[in-house]
Amino acid sequence: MTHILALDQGTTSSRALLFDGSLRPVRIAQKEFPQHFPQPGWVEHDPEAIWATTLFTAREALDGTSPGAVAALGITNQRETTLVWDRTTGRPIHNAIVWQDRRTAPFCEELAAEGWSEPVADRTGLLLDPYFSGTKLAWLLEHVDGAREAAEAGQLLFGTVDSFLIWRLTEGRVHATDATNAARTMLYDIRRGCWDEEICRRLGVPLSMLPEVRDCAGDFGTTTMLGGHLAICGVAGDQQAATIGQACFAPGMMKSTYGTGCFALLNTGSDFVRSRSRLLTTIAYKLDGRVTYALEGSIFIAGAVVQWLRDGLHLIGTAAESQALAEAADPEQDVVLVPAFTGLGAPYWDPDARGAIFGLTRATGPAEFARAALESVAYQTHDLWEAMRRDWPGATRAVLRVDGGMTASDWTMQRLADLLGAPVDRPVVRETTALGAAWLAGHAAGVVPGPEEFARTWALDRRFDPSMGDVERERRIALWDDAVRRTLSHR
Ligand SMILES: Nc1ncnc2c1ncn2[C@@H]1O[C@H](COP(=O)(O)OP(=O)(O)O)[C@@H](O)[C@H]1O
Ligand SMILES: O=P(O)(O)OC[C@H](O)CO
Repeated sequence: MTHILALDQGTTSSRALLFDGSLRPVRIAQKEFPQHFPQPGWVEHDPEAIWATTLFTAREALDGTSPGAVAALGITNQRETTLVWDRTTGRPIHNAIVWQDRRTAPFCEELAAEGWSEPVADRTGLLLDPYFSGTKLAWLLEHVDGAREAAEAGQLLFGTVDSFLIWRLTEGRVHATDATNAARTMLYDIRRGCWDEEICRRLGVPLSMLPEVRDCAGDFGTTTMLGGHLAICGVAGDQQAATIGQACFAPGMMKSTYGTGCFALLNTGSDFVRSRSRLLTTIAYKLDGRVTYALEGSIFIAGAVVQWLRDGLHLIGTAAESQALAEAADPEQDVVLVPAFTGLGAPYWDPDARGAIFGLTRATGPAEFARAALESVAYQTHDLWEAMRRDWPGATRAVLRVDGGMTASDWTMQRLADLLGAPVDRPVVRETTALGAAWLAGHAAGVVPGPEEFARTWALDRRFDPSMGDVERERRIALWDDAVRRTLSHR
């Protein structure tokens, strides 16, 4: 009983990782699935593709391991993505509406005009933005034939991806979520720890369709679909799971994950910090009935800018080539890219902004584009870093722990340290999201060390120390600030 299976259901792929008793990854399986864009700004997933790839990768990762050797199952997932299914058949009534989907922007404006911004921020910690589940769920109830009546009759269930997977894995026995996923719905009061009846009423969401909210390490039922009886006992949204996987258990510790987007979370302990800088307040984790809060900065384009260099501009053949190209850039040229391809997230929250590039001359070529693309990720992180330090005096630990695919780029990590003026630490284990889910499941099952001991096992791969002078850093940040100002739609 020494292994732990973690399922990481992400935006573009499902992954499954098998960890040994010392929380070392021993086997990994990954499968991409299609993205659907039915209209500009809309993004959907086929729930059956989410389910099929999850099951496939779980079975692959377990291949050859006897069911008796797996002590626990943890689930971590793309957050906010919204599903509704029939409680009898288990069939979804529509495709999942993905977190990136902007279709409910007009509804959010309507809610803001009615004065909902303040109660939403005060109770849920979130901003009125289409990013979160609540307005997506309201859209489904409004637009799918017969959905409202069926929901009111108690026939339909809502869930984020974790709930849907738990429902399917337990064959309809458990309808539950964890506190971190609930915190992203815009329907959950993260101070009182309950669904907010008033917000649900305004959005037309019957309480009967909402999952039960449980601690991140606890009982989420048992599955027999992977061989034997496997206890599902760890659940967290992917960014919160990465916070745990990075062992950011102490207030003041911060991690930043660089995948398609970038999500930075700062542990603020038992403090619900109301951001004055348009960051989000969220639940980092709930363990043994106790909530730990976080401030979060969400950037929609990080590694995606490298994909754009590769697939949009065809300047590189692989993501890894971006570094050599950036290194060849002319140091005399100040080319700045603001990658507002789908608007700007924190701290600007401007859904109408679109990408822009500044400082082009006749001498500008692919190398300067590549450098500007990689640098844009560091500049955006700098915005979040400054906002966090403004918002919460406890943000004094001047080290950032990083993970995600883009952290493979040493050049980008060095530039990040330079622009933050602070060290950036990259761990040996970069599968921190799955590791966090595995730790939660192992914690509930009592087979892994407690938080302090687990934190001591965090191992540094490389520290990037800042090497840029203050004058040069400030000069560059002023260029970025000016570029953002000129890119925003409401100048
Ligand atoms: N060597 C590299 N340099 C820069 N970016 C990279 C490199 N390797 C991967 N990436 C970027 O990292 C992202 C993939 O990271 P990953 O953590 O797997 O993301 P996700 O979970 O969002 O799919 C891609 O957007 C890719 O462009
Ligand atoms: O699936 P990822 O890694 O792109 O993460 C998505 C986030 O959870 C969205 O909030």
